[in-house]
Amino acid sequence: MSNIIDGKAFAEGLRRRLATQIAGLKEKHGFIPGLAVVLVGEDPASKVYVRNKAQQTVEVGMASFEHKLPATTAQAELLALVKRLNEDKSVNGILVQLPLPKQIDPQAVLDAIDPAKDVDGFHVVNAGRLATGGQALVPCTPLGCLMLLKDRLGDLSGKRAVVLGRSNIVGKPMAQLLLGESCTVTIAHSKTRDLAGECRRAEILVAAVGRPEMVRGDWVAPGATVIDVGINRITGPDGKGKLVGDVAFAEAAKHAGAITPVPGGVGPMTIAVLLQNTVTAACRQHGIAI
Ligand SMILES: Nc1nc(=O)c2c([nH]1)NC[C@@H]1CN(c3ccc(C(=O)N[C@@H](CCC(=O)O)C(=O)O)cc3)C=[N+]21
Ligand SMILES: [Mg+2]
Repeated sequence: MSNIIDGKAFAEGLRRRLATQIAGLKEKHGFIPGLAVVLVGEDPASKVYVRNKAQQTVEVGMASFEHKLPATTAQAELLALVKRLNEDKSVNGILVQLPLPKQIDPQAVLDAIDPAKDVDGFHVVNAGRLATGGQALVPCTPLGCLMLLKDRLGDLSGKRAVVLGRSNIVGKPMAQLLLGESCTVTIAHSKTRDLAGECRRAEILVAAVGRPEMVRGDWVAPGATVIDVGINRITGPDGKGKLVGDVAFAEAAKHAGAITPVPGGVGPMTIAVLLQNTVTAACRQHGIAI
């Protein structure tokens, strides 16, 4: 087995399984899950992600509802749209693309989404359920990372895991998931003393700091499993734009037992898990056990 973890291939497999499940829902229960994605403004990167999400949603057989609002949209208008989507029975999942324009308080918007439709898992109710072992919708990126880890390593019980980054979107839920698998979890961040030393102790290292290639080869213990959540657009030595992670891949790959590339690692998993969360949300809303 190569030491490169192919997230793109894993995501494709997951989408195939979802497509089968969705066909079954349609046949047996007479509905297809629906995902609404809301994009406010013109951020070029966000537009690409939203287009990919909509395309993959349709490919697995679900309904996609895209809402594009101008960058000048008032918070009250966005909240009114969220309310309509909360009440719409054909919408099982709602995602409001982040970041939002400055006039809008993101937390106010996330808190307005019905927790049962919060397929990003960003609502405080879902964060609380994840932290207390309840039936949460779990944030897509960390859940995708966990799937890759379990696929590669099997049982994670007792392993020393270091999560680099403490965001509500990745770092904190990732730590909760690893704790749920009985790992010994350290959350390291910009104020951590001897960051390299902490990382070197990790059997599982998840990097989610948003700093291009910050994790160097000698931060990685021999044989460690490295999950790179970073997606940083930088200008390469040739003057062209390229995508790099939070890990210096070529260096780290020499030490790691297994490592995710960027692109083709965690990114594709994020979208596949979003689709899975939408199926999960739809089944719960219809009282169907999955
Ligand atoms: N409410 C909300 N939920 C999100 O989940 C969310 C968001 N807002 N805002 C933006 C970020 C970013 N994000 C990505 C999803 C897929 C790839 C992805 O598929 N990346 C590919 C290629 C990307 C490329 O080539 O540009 C890869 O890594 O291989 C990347 C980034 C979801 N986000
Ligand atoms: Mg972080």
